[in-house]
Amino acid sequence: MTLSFYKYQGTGNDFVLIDNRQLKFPKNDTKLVAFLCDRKFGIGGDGLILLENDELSDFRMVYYNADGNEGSMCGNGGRCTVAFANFLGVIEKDTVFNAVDGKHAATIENGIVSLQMQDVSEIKEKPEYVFLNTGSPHHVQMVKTVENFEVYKEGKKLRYGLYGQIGSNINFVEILEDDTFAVRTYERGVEDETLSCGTGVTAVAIAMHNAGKTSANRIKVNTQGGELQVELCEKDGIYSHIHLIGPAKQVFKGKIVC
Ligand SMILES: N[C@@H](CCC[C@H](N)C(=O)O)C(=O)O
Repeated sequence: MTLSFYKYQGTGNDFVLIDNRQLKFPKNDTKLVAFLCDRKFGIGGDGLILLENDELSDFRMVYYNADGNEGSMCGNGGRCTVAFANFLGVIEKDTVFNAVDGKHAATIENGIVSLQMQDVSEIKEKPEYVFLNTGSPHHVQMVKTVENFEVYKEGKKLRYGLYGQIGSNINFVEILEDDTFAVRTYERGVEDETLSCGTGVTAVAIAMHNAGKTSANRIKVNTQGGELQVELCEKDGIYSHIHLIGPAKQVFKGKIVC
């Protein structure tokens, strides 16, 4: 079989994107997805995304982690899928699309995608960390400096030790300024550090706001792959109107024999 694909990245979180509007892709073939995401034997990517038709919105995004299993919501993947839908002519500037955690509104302008995330009301504050779900589960832990922190070693330990087989994504955060944070993330399903994680960045912004580390409503988060911004509103402990904002780019396209 020969498959046509596109490669996208959003602040260095990279994805194989496939136009599956004809429903030709074998969606239960975990090994095939893992092969396509493999950086040595396949195309390479932190995940794979199918763009499909949807009866209730402009399109549907189906997201797989690099291990080949369908994942929970992917923020950077969502932003890349909006750019892909725009490239394919499925949408213009504004859209509403469906994903695993429900509908998302988004806009794209000059390569910058603003993606609305689901409201967040459950935030577990522990002495050492914060746990919350922004479409995907996230552990947020403060560290003095992220630069020399052993993200892979410590992230892997927590991902399995604290959260078991189901796991969680693990974020290590440093405060840079009143409204600016730096984060490095160990991603479940990739089982490694990625250069950026959109739902992780969203979780960091909410966790920092909820813990009183910032009172800003537009928060900058520096990832290893570039800056993302999160807009949010808080009322009675409920976070709404959450937007994840940043670039999403097509890198190359091709065909692969598999
Ligand atoms: N890179 C993603 C997060 C993807 C979800 C995650 N790996 C999981 O299934 O837990 C993002 O940008 O949000």
